[in-house]
Amino acid sequence: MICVFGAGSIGCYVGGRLAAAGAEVVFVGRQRIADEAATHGLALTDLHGTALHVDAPRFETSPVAGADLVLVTVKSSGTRAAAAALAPHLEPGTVVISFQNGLRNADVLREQLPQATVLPGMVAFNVVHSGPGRFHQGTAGDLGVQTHPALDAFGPAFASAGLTLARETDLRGVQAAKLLLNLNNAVNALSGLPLKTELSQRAYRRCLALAQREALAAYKAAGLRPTATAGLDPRLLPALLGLPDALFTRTAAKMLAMDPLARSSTWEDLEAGRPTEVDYLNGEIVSLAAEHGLTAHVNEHLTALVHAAEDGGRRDWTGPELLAELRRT
Ligand SMILES: NC(=O)C1=CN([C@@H]2O[C@H](COP(=O)(O)OP(=O)(O)OC[C@H]3O[C@@H](n4cnc5c(N)ncnc54)[C@H](OP(=O)(O)O)[C@@H]3O)[C@@H](O)[C@H]2O)C=CC1
Ligand SMILES: CC(C)(CO)C(=O)C(=O)O
Repeated sequence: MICVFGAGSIGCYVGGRLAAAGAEVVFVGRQRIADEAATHGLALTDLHGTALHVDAPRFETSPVAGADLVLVTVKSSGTRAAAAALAPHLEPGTVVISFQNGLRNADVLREQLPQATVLPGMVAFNVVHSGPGRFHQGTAGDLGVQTHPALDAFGPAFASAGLTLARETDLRGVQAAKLLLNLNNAVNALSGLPLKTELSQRAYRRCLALAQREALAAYKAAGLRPTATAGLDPRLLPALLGLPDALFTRTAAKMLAMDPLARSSTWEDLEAGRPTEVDYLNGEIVSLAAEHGLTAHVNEHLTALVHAAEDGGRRDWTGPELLAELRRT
């Protein structure tokens, strides 16, 4: 049995696809999502035109025993509580994959779940909770996981669900590369725009490039090497983002190959009035930089602006306004 712990956008979508392909899946989540699933089932769509429905997903509000594989899909602030809730229910050797953004979630899980085989994972695509029981994948991409022999048993379930589970030898490097992209979550949420519209504007991309430069300096100091994505050395990203719009659109077509309505998970949090994950994204760069005697003022400022937005502050920054604000830091 596969347990999805934290049935929200990623959990319902990934778990839903596995269930639609015949896997036994138990979703653990909040009552409000359980109610949606009970009334509407799960409707899963993607940018390629896939449309699937899970009529009667098994939903629980606390974990049950008997899972062979657990997918942890809570936001980073919920990882400790997730581990505490799971601990009494996991048999020795249960495989736990953290499908979360940020750099440290698997470490937190491992510390609290010594009986389990905890593996860091990465979700490259975006999913939005687009209506009651509806989850839409708006950007392309795969799932990644730190390779381990225990994964052999689960490969077929992911393959049948049409989900590529890429087994990586250096998932930490993959996570570091993903975090460079997630630094855009704050910019996207502060812009109030769909990802494609936001990333099509040079001023917003320059904001992201400033944040990435600080991250790359912190990674270098920490000896963390972000993995190349789509053949691109991540160290070249800031320069690429700074290109004029017409040139960027041609050179980085892959970055813009997404559903025009796709949004970041940070935008989704603000929209739903929830606290965001910014402390684990831009805030992670601030901490990592500080650990190595560096500063990361742009990421610090983005973190503060997102916190202000959580409290009702601005979410309609134009690109030039945000860039000027960040350059003042
Ligand atoms: N959404 C996306 O497009 C992407 C997200 N990610 C990452 O994936 C992870 C999950 O994100 P996402 O799916 O967007 O998050 P969501 O907030 O949509 O889903 C998490 C769900 O888990 C619930 N939850 C939290 N703690 C518990 C608990 N103890 N028991 C039961 N339910 C709980 C949350 O409820 P509540 O809100 O009430 O706490 C929420 O409904 C994050 O790390 C994110 O950064 C990665 C790639 C893309
Ligand atoms: C897929 C991506 C990068 C989209 O912004 C994401 O990880 C998120 O929204 O958290």
